[in-house]
Amino acid sequence: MPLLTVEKLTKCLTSGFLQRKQRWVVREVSLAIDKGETLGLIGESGSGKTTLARLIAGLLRPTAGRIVFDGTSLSGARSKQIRSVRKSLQIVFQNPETAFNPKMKLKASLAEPLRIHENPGRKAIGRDVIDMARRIGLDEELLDRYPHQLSGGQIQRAVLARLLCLNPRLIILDEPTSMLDVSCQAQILGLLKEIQQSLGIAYLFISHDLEVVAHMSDAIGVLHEGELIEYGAKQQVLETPRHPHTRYLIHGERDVDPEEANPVEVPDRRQWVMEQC
Ligand SMILES: Nc1ncnc2c1ncn2[C@@H]1O[C@H](COP(=O)(O)OP(=O)(O)OP(=O)(O)O)[C@@H](O)[C@H]1O
Repeated sequence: MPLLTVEKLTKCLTSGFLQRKQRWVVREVSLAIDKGETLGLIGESGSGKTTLARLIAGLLRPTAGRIVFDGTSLSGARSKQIRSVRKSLQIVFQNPETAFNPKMKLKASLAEPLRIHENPGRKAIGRDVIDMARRIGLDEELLDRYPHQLSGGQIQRAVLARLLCLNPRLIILDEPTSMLDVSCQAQILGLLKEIQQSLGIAYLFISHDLEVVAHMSDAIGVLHEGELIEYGAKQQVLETPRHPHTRYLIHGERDVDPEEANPVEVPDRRQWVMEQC
């Protein structure tokens, strides 16, 4: 069974007072992510990537659809069981500095989720935070600083350290390196790969940068106007894309044949997994 299964997830926004207008921001998206695997999600600005990420992370309520994580359906009432399962599903946004309280030193901020979820003693929290920070390349002396006293790369490492203290099984990474310079970006991507190899964490890696997604992912999904128009193994999507919009993202050519432009049937992911075997 996949670690995460998303079935026909939909978010419809309504606007206007006298004339109500409905707009699908995410429409019937279905996907699955296995343990320790990375699914890369690519799409142009406004295609619905962040909305989909927020729906899966439980920060937005879907209009329709189902999310099953680690065997538990996350739809419906916010029971104690759902809260505990959600702890294993974390999200990182593209503006890491907004993740921390500017008035709190880093050590206190890093310890906050542990204090809320695990409630161990003060000393144990301090040790866990320092160990995790070291493990991902943050010097202990940096933990006594405020967020504005750190570089973008150091802050993003701190964000990861804070999440990893909670032992997540899936991390949604929404453009995690888009605010960083090229060398810092390479370091963080390398770190993410190392973390995945040693801890077996799965990623939903969201970016508008095809090269980065290709580097990070095992499978790729393409979001276009809220719909998942392409979905499959990395090699298949990059080498033999089925949808003209994917070809446009890869080759930069608008070679859309009106016949072809009709939405394609997205293959069942499990089907290609079986084809690979
Ligand atoms: N709360 C909201 N109210 C109205 N429209 C919204 C809301 N949230 C998102 N949208 C719209 O939904 C669409 C998808 O937005 P979303 O942020 O998910 O796209 P994205 O692919 O992540 O874009 P980007 O790459 O620029 O971050 C956009 O057209 C956006 O304007």
